[in-house]
Amino acid sequence: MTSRAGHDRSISLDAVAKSFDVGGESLPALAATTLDIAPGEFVTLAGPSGCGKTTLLRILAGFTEPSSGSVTVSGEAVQGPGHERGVVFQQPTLFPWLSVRRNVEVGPRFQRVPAAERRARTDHYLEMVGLADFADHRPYELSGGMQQRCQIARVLAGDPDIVLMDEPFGALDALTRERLQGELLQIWRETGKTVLFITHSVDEAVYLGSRVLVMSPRPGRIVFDAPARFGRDGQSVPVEEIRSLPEYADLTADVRRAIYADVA
Ligand SMILES: Nc1ncnc2c1ncn2[C@@H]1O[C@H](COP(=O)(O)OP(=O)(O)OP(=O)(O)O)[C@@H](O)[C@H]1O
Repeated sequence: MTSRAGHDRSISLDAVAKSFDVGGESLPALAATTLDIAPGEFVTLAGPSGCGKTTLLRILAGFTEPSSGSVTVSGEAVQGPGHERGVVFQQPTLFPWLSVRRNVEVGPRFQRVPAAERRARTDHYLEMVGLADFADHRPYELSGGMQQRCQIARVLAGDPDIVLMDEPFGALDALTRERLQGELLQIWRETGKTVLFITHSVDEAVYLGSRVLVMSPRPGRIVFDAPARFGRDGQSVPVEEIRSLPEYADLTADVRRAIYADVA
């Protein structure tokens, strides 16, 4: 499946800062942050709890307005949410009155994708997340992990140019998580989507990202930014051997140091 051709998939933050008013006090959640993400990058973002990762993602998604600075996505200033940006939240967000299939079909229906293609696309993603047998169930009949997989299928079926994912695999069992990591990487390779992926797992950040960012708290800021291109760029490293590469271990150690520097 290909993403809509000709769309600019870049993300640009220029001195973007965010403070929240809490009890009459202005608390800085995100310090002035400047960041450029090129079209087709798979950026993973790690950092301790409360360092501002979700705030950054919500600003890009158009759900939170920055206190200052400017945000450009797909070449346009962000004014609010947009269909070219698909957002996977930490908690599953599904329409409770729709079946699993109808939930996944929401994007293609909105885009007026012809029925046959819509069905094929929906079947593909239901299969991918292991919910083909639950297509006619309602969300309340699913476990939390299954609801999360349904949310992931729904966002990917909308074929957004930019995918913003907030700890999407955090609630999944290890096997499902590994399988979906592989599927996501494959979709990314095939479509050239731009991905921003928040995770608490250092291994997941290094394994998935073509670029790894680490944030530190009080106030939230990016303290580490490095490329991670194992088995990519024409290197013929089998997937199962990527984690054994010395460079993989080195980057993992660097990311861990960046995260724990502040905690220590
Ligand atoms: N709506 C809000 N009102 C007040 N404070 C907020 C709000 N949203 C976030 N914050 C504060 O901003 C800071 C950053 O929160 P954020 O959710 O972005 O962190 P995070 O890195 O995503 O954390 P986690 O990994 O636990 O999800 C925290 O101190 C949080 O309490």
